[in-house]
Order: sequence, then C-alpha cells, then structure tokens
Amino acid sequence: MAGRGGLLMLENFIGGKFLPCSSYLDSYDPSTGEVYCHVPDSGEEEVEAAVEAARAAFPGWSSRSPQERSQVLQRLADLLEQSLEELAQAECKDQGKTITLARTMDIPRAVQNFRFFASSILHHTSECTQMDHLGCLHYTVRAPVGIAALISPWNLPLYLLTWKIAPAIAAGNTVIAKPSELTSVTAWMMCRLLEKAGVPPGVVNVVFGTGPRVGEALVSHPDVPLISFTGSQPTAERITQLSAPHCKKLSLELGGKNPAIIFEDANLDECIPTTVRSSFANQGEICLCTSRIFVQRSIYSEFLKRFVEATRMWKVGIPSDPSADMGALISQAHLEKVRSYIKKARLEGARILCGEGVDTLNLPPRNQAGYFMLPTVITDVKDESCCMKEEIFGPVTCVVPFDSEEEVIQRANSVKYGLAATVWSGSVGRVHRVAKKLQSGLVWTNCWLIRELNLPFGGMKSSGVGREGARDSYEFFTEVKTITVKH
Ligand SMILES: NC(=O)c1ccc[n+]([C@@H]2O[C@H](COP(=O)([O-])OP(=O)(O)OC[C@H]3O[C@@H](n4cnc5c(N)ncnc54)[C@H](O)[C@@H]3O)[C@@H](O)[C@H]2O)c1
Ligand SMILES: N/C(=C\C=C\C=O)C(=O)O
Repeated sequence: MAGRGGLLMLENFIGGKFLPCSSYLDSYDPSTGEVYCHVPDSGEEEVEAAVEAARAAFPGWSSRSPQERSQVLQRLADLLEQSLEELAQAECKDQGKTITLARTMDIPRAVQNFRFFASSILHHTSECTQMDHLGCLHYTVRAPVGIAALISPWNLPLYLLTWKIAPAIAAGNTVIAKPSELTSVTAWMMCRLLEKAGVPPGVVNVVFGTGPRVGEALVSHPDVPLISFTGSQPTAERITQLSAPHCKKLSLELGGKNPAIIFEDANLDECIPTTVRSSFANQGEICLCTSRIFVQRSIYSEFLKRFVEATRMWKVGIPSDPSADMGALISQAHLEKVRSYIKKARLEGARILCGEGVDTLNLPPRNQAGYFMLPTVITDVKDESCCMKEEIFGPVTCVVPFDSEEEVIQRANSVKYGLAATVWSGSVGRVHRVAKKLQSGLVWTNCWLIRELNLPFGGMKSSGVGREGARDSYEFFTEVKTITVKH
C-alpha cells in the first residue's frame, strides 16, 4: 500500500482487518540508508484491540479438530509458496540480506514451518499409566493455552515469526505477533494471505511497533498467558521481569557466542568453506553463526592462510545481486556497534587479517551510504577479550590455536552463552565425546545448520529457556492436565 510520499505504509492486522495507526516509524533500506517504508508505532490501544480480537476467536478456533486446523496451515503454506519470489524480494530489501539467501532459505523455510506443523499436529499422543493394585488409570490431556504473544527479531524475519505462529495456531491458540520494527514488511504481506487460507478473523493478529511501546504492552497484558520470544538477552531479562507477576509461560531463544572446534584430522576442504559460511552467512547475523574458531596448533597456520583466502573470496554486494554472498547489515547503529569491536580488538593488540580497515569495499555510488562491511577475521586475540566473550552478531570471527581436546572444551565452554557449536574431526569417537561435553543446545559435527525440525532447538545458559521443535513447541503451546480414573 502506498502512503506518505509514495512510500510503503504498513497497517496493523487485527480481527481480520487492516487498521491504520495514529503514528508511524520510519523503516530504512539497509542497502542505501534511505527511508523506504512506514511502520505503525502501536501501543496499548492496539494491543487492547488485538487481545479483544484474539479472545473472541479462541473458542471457535480451539474447538476445531487438529485435521481442520492442519488444512488451514497447509493452504497458508501453499499461498506463501506461490508468493515466494515477491516475499524474497521484500525480505531482501527490508533486511539487507542477499536475494539468494531469501530465495533459498528464509522464504522456503517459512513455507516449511507451516507444512511441518500442519503435519506434526496430527501425530501427537498422550500418556496413560495404570495402577491396577488401586484400580486406577491415569492419563493426560492437553489443551491450547489461550492468547500467545509472539515476539521476533530482525535477522530472519518471516522464517522466525512463522516458526512461532505455525505451532501456536496448529495447537489451537490464537496469537498476537509482534515482528521487529526494523523488518515488518513480510509479516504484513503474510497477513494479506490469511483470509484466503481460511484463517478466521482474530486467530492471527499482528501489531507493529517498538519493543518499549507495543512489546511491553503485550508482554505485561494480564490476558496473554504465554510469551514466545526470540531476540537478545537484555530484552529477555526485561520480558521476564514484566511477565513475572503474572506467572506467564515463557520461551526464550537468545544469543550465542558459538565456537567451531577444528581438530588436526578434519577434512579442511569441507571445513573451510563451511566455516566461512557459518561465520558470515546473512552478514553474520544468525544466532547460530560461528564467532570463535579454535584450531589445533599443528594445522593452525595452514588453516588460517586458507581461511583468510576463502573469506576474501566471499563477495559483499548489493542485496539484489544474485552473485553476492553477503549484503548489508541491518542498521547504521548496528554497523557502528560491530565496527567498535574491531577497534577494541586492535587496541588490545589483536591482528585483523582481512576485512574492515584492511581491504576495500567496492560498492555502486547509490549504495555508498548503505550499512555494508567486509567479512573480518581477527587473530592473536585473548579468550578474555570482549571479541571472544560477547555476541557481536555481525561478519566478524576470531581464530585462535589450541593444543588438547580437554583444553579446547574448557575454553569453548568459558562464555555465558550456550547455543550452538561445530566440531570438525575425522574421528567418530572424538566427535561424540566432544559434542557430549560442550555446553551447547546444538552441536553440528562436520557440518553446520542442517535442521531437523522434529528435534529440540534452543540454548543453554544465557542462550535461553525452553526448546522449540515438533514435540517441544506442542508442549509449550498447550497446557497438560493429568486425570485419574478409579474404576
Ligand atoms: N536463539 C535464537 O533462536 C535466535 C534467533 C535469532 C536471533 N536471536 C538473537 O536476537 C538478537 C538480535 O535480534 P534483535 O536485535 O531484534 O533483538 P531484540 O531483543 O532487540 O529484539 C527482539 C524483539 O523484541 C522486541 N523488544 C525489544 N524490547 C522489548 C521489550 N522491552 N519488551 C518486549 N519486546 C521487546 C523487539 O522490538 C523485537 O521485536 C541477537 O541477540 C540474536 O542472537 C536469537
Ligand atoms: N530457530 C531457528 C533458527 C534461529 C536462527 C537464529 O538466528 C531454526 O532454524 O528453527
């Protein structure tokens, strides 16, 4: 929809209707630094309307059979798939990611999220146990919780939002989704498909705006009993405080400081290109990206040389260029934050082997004010450095040597986060042993980011609370009750 100055103007989606808002935020195209869209700056009033709509829709939606809900999800998946190219173009413009990634990962995964939960909701069973000596049978039943608040970040906008919407509505809840104010467009586009898919009004409501205004109004609302949040650890702390008085159900998917551990018997021909990808895919703006690379000393020099060469081949380009490997970062503020880590590393005496401050970016004139930076490799950095401890969430990775298995496990575990790790070795025994000892919710060995949606996804320590996946999301989005029958 065209709005002020011919720019795209989004509207909230509440009770099956697009509704204008009294104030709007500017949204920037990361590849040019120009405002290209206006996003509703919603607050308490819009949350109240969304809660009302979600409450009204709950009895009808929750009493449909899983099969009926599944069919609606399947139709929505088909409609998203039919709009794949349009959605990919929009995600690429709004987020700064490459069109190739949007086409091959973000939007296909959003489609898959609906297909996957449309299927998995049909296959859950409940528990039953006997106590024959007391003449009792016990069993469990599950019911949707009610109105779910779903809050998502800017890095994988539609991918992560649909990873919450799909299991929530499949289980019979109604939802109020709040995408990141920085990347709202594809969520709004999805709303245009809901009616055609057969999603009744009020089942999926989307309110746009900032965390402090609309996000806080949503998480502190007394009639919203569960919150599924993906984002940063400081925001999770705030949400936990606000929701605590109401004892809400919380799922928190947070940041990481993910290690890659590369042993001397690793297949470097596979390890190097995959570790370049795991460090720099989506501009390093994936919570699962590698940012600490530990390499066994005997292969350290060879690895470093080949890794830097491969990183220099990783092409930074305008997001719409299908040959680009990396696009623009999300915002000027984020670009400055990421660059500040490289400055700190230099001050601490670390060496920057390629990227920021070493090599030169080559961009068309129109994109000079975009939020681009080169993939950057840091070495000679201490484990205590902020570059090795804090989540940078950008195209920056540190490479350091290690000597023994025991030492590297201890160093890999020495950060507050525990989301994802990769282990590279030709020894089957070693990969099992090391994977078991890592404090990490996910461990990929000799690969990265191969997802099995059935199994638990999530982090330990400051990387989060709870897990998402077929069974885990079903359990989170339902309340269980144990019933005892004496016969
Ligand atoms: N573990 C995972 O699955 C996962 C996935 C993607 C991103 N992340 C993490 O997300 C972070 C980057 O995303 P971000 O910068 O958008 O995170 P963020 O915490 O700033 O924002 C996430 C969402 O929370 C909202 N929000 C902000 N303040 C709020 C408040 N006070 N109350 C309610 N909502 C509020 C934002 O508007 C946004 O929609 C990184 O730390 C990254 O690791 C984690
Ligand atoms: N939640 C998932 C990925 C999160 C990525 C973070 O940036 C997933 O693959 O299900």
